[in-house]
Amino acid sequence: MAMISLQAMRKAQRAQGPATILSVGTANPPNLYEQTTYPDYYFRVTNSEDKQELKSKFRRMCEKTMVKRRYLYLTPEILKERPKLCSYMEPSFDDRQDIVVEEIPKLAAEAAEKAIKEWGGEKSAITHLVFCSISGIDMPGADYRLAKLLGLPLTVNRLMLYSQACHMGAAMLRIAKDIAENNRSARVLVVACEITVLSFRGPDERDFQALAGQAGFGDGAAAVVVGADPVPGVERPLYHIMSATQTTVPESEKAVGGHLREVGLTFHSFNQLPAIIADNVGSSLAEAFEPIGIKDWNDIFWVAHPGNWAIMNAIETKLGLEQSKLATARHVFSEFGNMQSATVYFVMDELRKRSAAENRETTGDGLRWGVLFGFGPGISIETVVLQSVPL
Ligand SMILES: CC(C)(COP(=O)(O)OP(=O)(O)OC[C@H]1O[C@@H](n2cnc3c(N)ncnc32)[C@H](O)[C@@H]1OP(=O)(O)O)[C@@H](O)C(=O)NCCC(=O)NCCSC(=O)CC(=O)O
Repeated sequence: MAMISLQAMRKAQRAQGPATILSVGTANPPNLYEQTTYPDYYFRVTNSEDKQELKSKFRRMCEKTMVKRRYLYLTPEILKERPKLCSYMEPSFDDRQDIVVEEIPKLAAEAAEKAIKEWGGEKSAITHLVFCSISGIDMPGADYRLAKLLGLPLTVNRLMLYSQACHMGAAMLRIAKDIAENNRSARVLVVACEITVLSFRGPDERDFQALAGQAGFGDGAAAVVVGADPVPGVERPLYHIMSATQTTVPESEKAVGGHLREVGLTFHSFNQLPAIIADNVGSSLAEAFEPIGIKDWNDIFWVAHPGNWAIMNAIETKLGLEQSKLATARHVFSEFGNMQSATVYFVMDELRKRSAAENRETTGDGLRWGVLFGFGPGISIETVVLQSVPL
């Protein structure tokens, strides 16, 4: 009997071309909160009207974020039913968990349905599901619930990533690239969903970090479909994923992070966070673009996770970027706030829509090569090199 060689078998199992992003979908909860009126709302619903001085400080912080509006799952009605969420530090984990276990898969499904629709394939052709959320730890997990809500085949290969943060949008592209390129015909549904129900809490004058979180984070979900060797005329590529790497900045684990406790999720970040990130992105860029021969970071398009305004200012200054480079990231941040892992896909969605609306030659603002950056606890820096496609 003729035996197929190991090499031929491996070749047959693998894709030929690079992993490619084939669609993007986004979703937000229906409740829109304007940043100008948010301090009044926040101090009212948390029964903190007696803290007028702190409210004035929170107003200044809200202005400083440069966020204009955010979508948030929580409403006064929900908070009335679950008053522990409005306290500063009451044990409230069960109340929070009741919400996120149900709601994370639902919002994720909304974004995923949009991504699947744009992709145009059958749900039965989705071979892998990679899903990340800070919230919703449960067994079976949010990935199982999402697969059920979407009606994905029971053979779908699921991977659930809980309790990570902002860098995961980029990190999941790294994971999806490995899956798509190593499994011929794989179609990977990648989903990020973040709602701030674990970290919402009332104000306390001694806790600036908690207050800063209330000012800057927003709720949103996003999904992309990734696959190699797109079917010509049927699947329409948006970006090719040419490389993807993670690096961890040494001795920086305290710079940004969180702790999941009985009181929900607490967040902290150093004031030096912008400088630490800005000091470290240059070497990641140099390494990633060395094989391509690009050294000027204004020659590429940018899809950056907009952690906060100061982080973007610091990166822009350090690398001498033209203001247009982070304009899309700033736009998304100002319209939605920091939606953690989902944010970078919103930036990608905005960039490809803008490129089309402005009649650019490519999905990358007219440029061929670009970077997608994720930053998160670690400090973890995810550097994804994208190649745009002609429009
Ligand atoms: C709230 C902020 C706008 C504050 O910005 P700045 O610190 O640049 O502004 P600023 O220096 O003018 O300060 C505004 C007010 O806050 C006070 N203030 C600033 N830092 C403080 C600190 N460490 N402790 C106590 N008070 C502080 C100032 O005194 C001032 O008060 P006064 O007005 O009384 O003088 C910002 O921190 C922000 O956008 N936070 C959003 C949440 C966040 O940090 N996200 C990080 C995401 S990291 C990420 O994306 C990765 C990840 O999450 O993994």
